[in-house]
Amino acid sequence: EMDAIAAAASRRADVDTGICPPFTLIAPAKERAPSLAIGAQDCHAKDKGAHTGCVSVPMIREAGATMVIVGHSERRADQHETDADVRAKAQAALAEGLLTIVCVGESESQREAGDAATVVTGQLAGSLPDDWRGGELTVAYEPIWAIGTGKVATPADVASMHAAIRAHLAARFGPRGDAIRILYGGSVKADNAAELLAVDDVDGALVGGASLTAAQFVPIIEAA
Ligand SMILES: O=C(CO)COP(=O)(O)O
Repeated sequence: EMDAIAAAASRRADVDTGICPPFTLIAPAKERAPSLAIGAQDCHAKDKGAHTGCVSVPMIREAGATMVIVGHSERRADQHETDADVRAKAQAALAEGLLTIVCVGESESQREAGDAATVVTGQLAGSLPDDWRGGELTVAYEPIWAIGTGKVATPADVASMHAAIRAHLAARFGPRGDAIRILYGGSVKADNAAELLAVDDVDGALVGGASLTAAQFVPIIEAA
């Protein structure tokens, strides 16, 4: 699968393609596909110290990662990570020069209550560092109800949320905020990728289930 994904990525050199496997597969993935960007699904905020079982940014870099995902909704839920935790991880990763993808997204009940944009901008306010140098900051909007469910946000919902995220980034960071890439994630598949990626301010996709096989992932690369 990695070979076919790497081949598709090199055919589309104009598209930035990366894979974020579990920690134990970072080094083997980099060895197998040296031309592909490899990332981690999480990192610890501290470079060193007594944190048994945790994996630091220098450790994932040493394994071959040039990117990391922080604040995924599953970590916010399962590991009770707060916005402040996510911000500390993002700061650590950016300081080490990693492309750092900070995830935000509302739950189904928050969307039904009409609070989606407030929740997401609140997460951005708390999870993004106020300043950074080194790595590239990227935001991923992942509505929780769309992750792994096959329920995909409509292009109109994605457009309005990405516009709200862009407005927050531009107001907070100025021209630097305009340049931050905003990814959409949540049931992105070969058959909906082109439509979602065509939405204003959708600068890429964070793909879960459909990244597991080349048959599903390569068409997404090609649709980008
Ligand atoms: O959480 C996701 C990526 O991080 C999205 O997962 P799915 O693409 O399987 O919905």
